[in-house]
Amino acid sequence: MRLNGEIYDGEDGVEEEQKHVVGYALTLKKKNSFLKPKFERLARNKGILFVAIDLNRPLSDQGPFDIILHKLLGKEWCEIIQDYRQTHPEVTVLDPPDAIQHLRNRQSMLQDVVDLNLSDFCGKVGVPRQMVIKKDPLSIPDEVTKAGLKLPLVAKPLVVDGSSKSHELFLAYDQFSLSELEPPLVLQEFVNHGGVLFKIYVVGDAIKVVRRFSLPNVSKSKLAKVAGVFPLTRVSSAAASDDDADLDPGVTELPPQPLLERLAKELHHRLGLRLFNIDMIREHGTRDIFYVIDINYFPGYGKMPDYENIFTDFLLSLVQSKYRKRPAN
Ligand SMILES: Nc1ncnc2c1ncn2[C@@H]1O[C@H](COP(=O)(O)OP(=O)(O)OP(=O)(O)O)[C@@H](O)[C@H]1O
Ligand SMILES: O=P(O)(O)O[C@H]1[C@H](O)[C@H](O)[C@H](OP(=O)(O)O)[C@@H](OP(=O)(O)O)[C@@H]1O
Ligand SMILES: [Mg+2]
Ligand SMILES: [Mg+2]
Repeated sequence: MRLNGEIYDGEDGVEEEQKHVVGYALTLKKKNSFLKPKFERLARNKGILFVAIDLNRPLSDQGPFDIILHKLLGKEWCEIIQDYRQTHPEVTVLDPPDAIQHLRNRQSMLQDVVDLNLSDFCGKVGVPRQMVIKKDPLSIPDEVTKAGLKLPLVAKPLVVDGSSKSHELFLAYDQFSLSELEPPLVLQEFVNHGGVLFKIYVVGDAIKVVRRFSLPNVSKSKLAKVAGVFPLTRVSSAAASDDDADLDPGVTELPPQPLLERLAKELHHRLGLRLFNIDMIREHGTRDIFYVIDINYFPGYGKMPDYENIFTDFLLSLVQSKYRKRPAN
């Protein structure tokens, strides 16, 4: 057992099954949604113990850990975990803080998708046209016209910091009303997609895609009639899938598997992250034109079907590959 940094021999001298220790630093909300009893039990049966990191004590005094899982805000935590990675290269830290930081900004998070070319994989994946408004809300109407963005627009807080405010989005039917909103913002073209969204969960090399309800199409006649900015309900964060709904199969058909696999693999490498999900929509009326609209670090895995097994296998694969790399004494 590696709990106290040493191998423990049972009473009869036979070495006990090795335990792998996963330290976690998560908000209480995240801990509750992720570390559910069924998952902890399954992991324990496979030799994985989850141990809460005490934020009031030096990290180096804790453990030893095989793996660290973390999703916390603040510069101080970033520095702690960055230092720890330098001084404890034997510990797998999921994931590097600078790579996570890349997803905390709605402009930089989509940059790697812009650079991809997946046209050989049964579809096209892009990002909606978007612009950043840094400061002056009064300049928005002019800037939108100059950039040639098409209405309606989704206004999203530029920074995603886990707060509920960073998930407060608005749909704008005209550019003038956008001046009511508080920058810094990303203004993103709304893409009609038939009200269904695909969430692609990535856990290392494993991927799982689910359908979620999303926002309905905005017709040209509605756009001509309506003005103003309207808060968006978080319709697609509900775990319920649309499997039972009577929807157009052209809308609900999952994106082609080769495309999903390639997209996940590319982003995994380009972002340098192993734990994230991708929100993707299909442009309404097309079969194979997709847009990535959001990427989340360490998302709500508790809502991913079979996450207990997928996550346990992933953690085991990490420790096993580490032991394989270690030179024999
Ligand atoms: N460009 C767009 N076109 C059409 N619908 C969009 C667009 N952007 C966002 N949406 C809708 O708004 C929802 C929320 O947007 P987004 O995923 O960017 O916000 P979020 O707060 O980061 O969500 P999450 O809870 O997934 O982190 C999406 O799930 C989708 O239903
Ligand atoms: O539907 P998903 O899994 O994408 O929704 C996530 C959301 O995108 C964020 O990742 C939330 O995490 P925080 O950023 O820590 O708020 C998740 O919250 P959780 O408490 O359920 O893990 C959402 O589920
Ligand atoms: Mg989203
Ligand atoms: Mg998000």
